Amino acid sequence: HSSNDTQAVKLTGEEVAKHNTREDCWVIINGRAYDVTEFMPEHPGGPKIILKYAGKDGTEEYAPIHPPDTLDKYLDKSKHLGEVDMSTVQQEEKKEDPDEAERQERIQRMPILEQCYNLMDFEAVARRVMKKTAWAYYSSGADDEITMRENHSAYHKIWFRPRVLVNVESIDTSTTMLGTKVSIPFYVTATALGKLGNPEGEVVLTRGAKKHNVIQMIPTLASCSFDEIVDAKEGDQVQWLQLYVNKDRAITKKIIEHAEKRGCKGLFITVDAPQLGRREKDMRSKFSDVGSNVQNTGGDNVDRSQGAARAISSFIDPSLSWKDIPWFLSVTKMPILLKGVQRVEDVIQAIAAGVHGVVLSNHGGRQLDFARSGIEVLAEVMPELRRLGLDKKIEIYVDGGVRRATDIIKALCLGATGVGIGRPFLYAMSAYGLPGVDRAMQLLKDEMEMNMRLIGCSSVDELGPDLVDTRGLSMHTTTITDTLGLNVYDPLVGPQEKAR
Ligand SMILES: Cc1cc2c(cc1C)[n+](S(=O)(=O)[O-])c1c(=O)[nH]c(=O)nc-1n2C[C@H](O)[C@H](O)[C@H](O)COP(=O)(O)O
Repeated sequence: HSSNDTQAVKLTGEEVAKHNTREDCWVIINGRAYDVTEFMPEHPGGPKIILKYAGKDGTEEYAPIHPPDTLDKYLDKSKHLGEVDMSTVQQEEKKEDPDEAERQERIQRMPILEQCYNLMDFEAVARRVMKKTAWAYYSSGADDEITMRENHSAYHKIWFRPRVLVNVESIDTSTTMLGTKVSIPFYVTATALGKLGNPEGEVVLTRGAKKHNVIQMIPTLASCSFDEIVDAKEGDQVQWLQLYVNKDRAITKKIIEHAEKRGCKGLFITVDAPQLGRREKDMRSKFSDVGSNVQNTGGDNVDRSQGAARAISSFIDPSLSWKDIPWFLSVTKMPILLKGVQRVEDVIQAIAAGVHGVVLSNHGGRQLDFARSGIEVLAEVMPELRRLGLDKKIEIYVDGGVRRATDIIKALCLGATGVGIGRPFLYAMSAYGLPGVDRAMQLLKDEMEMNMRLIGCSSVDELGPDLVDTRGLSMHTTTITDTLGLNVYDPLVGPQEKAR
C-alpha cells in the first residue's frame, strides 16, 4: 500500500460548492469543510453571514471573530467533513475596496514608531491605517459617545497640589495588584476581537505585558483561544480572566475551572453589559451582514445589522444578579472582582457579597451613555468607604480614558489600587505590532517617573487625596478642549465625502 492510500481523500472545491443552500450548507474554514446546516439557526451571528459563504471558503471573515478552537468546541464531530484540496477551490475575486488602495498608501506614509510620543499618537496613526471595520469596532462608543469622551475629559477636571523640596532622587512606580507585584500601576484590560487590529491578536498584548511586567486581563471574547493566550505567557507572568456570564452556567463553570487550572490569578465578572451597547460606528461598518439575534424579536427580515459585538454576545445572561455571587465564590478560589460598577451603593453591596474588588468602569463608554466616568465614581466612592471604615476591605480599580501617567497618578491619589487601559494598546498593536505596545508601555513608565518626581512623591503609597483638587470633577462641561482627543474623533463620513 502506498502511504497516500491511508490518507483520506480530500474534498474538492466543486464538491463543497454543491452544498450551498440553507437546507444543505457546507463551509470551508482553514482548509477543512464543515456541514453547518443544522447549526445555522443557532449561530449567534445569525444565518445570513453563513449563507454568504455557503459552499465557499469563509476563512478570512471567520478568523478575527472566532477563536481557532471554536468549531472543535461547538460543532459536533460528525459535521467535520475533512480536508479540502484548496487548489480546487475557486477563490472569491476580492471585491475591489476603493479605500484599500488609499489605506495601503497611508500605511506607506505612516510615521515611524519613534515619532509616537504619547498614547494619543497611536490613536491618530491607527485611525489612518486600520481597516475601517476594525477602527469602527475599537473606536466606537454607545449612542452619542458622550461617556466615551467624558472618560478622558474627566481627568482634565482634576488638578494637582504638588509638594516641593522633597527628596525625589529615586522613584519606585511599582505596586501590588491582587497579591502580584507589578512595575507600574496599570493593567491591560479585556478588549474583544484582538485579531481585527492585528492578525496575531491578543498574544501580542501578552508579550508586551511580559516585557513590562504588567498584568493582562484575558477577554472572554478574544480572537485568540484562551489557551493560546495563556500559552503565550512566559515564566511567572500573571494573567486575569474577564468573564461574560453565559446563560448556560455549565459552560461558565467549565471556563472558570479551566482558567483557574491554567493559573489565572483573578476573575473579573463583567456586570455592566447585560446587553451590549449600541455602537453605531460598529454597526455602520462591514459587519452589517453579521446580524445578531440579541435584539431582534421578529424573523429574518428584521434589521440585523447590529455590528460584530452584538453578533458575538447573544450568550450573555441578562438575568445575572447579586443572588448569583455566592455560586461564583463556591466554584473558584481565584479572587473575584466585579467589572463595571458605577456607584458607591453597589461597591458597598459588593463588599457585603464577599467579592475581592471592583472595577469602577463604564466599559469605555460602550455601554450606557451618560454613565459617569470611572474616575468621577472613584471620587464619590472612596470618601464614603473611609467614612464607613470599609476602604481597606477590597481593591478598587478604575478604567476608561486613561491616556497619560498623570491620569494613573490621579486615580491612585483618589484611592485606586490601579487602572485598566484598553484602546491605546489596541491602537499601538494595530499600527505597530509588538514594538508599538512596547513603546506605549515604556512611554507611560517614563511619564510616570517624571510626574511622580514633579508632584513630590517617590513611591505610589505616598499618593493621597491631599495631592489633588477635585472640586471641578462633577461639573460635566469643561472649557478645556481635549485637542488631542478631538483630532482623532471620527465624525460620520458621508458616502460622497472622503475620510481625511
Ligand atoms: C475598546 C474596547 C473595550 C472593551 C471591549 C472591546 C473594545 C474594542 N469589549 S467589548 O467588545 O465587549 O465591548 C470588552 C469585553 O469583551 N469585555 C469587557 O469586560 N470589557 C470590554 N471592553 C471595555 C474595556 O475592558 C475597558 O472597560 C475600556 O476599554 C476602558 O476604556 P479605554 O479603552 O478608554 O481604556
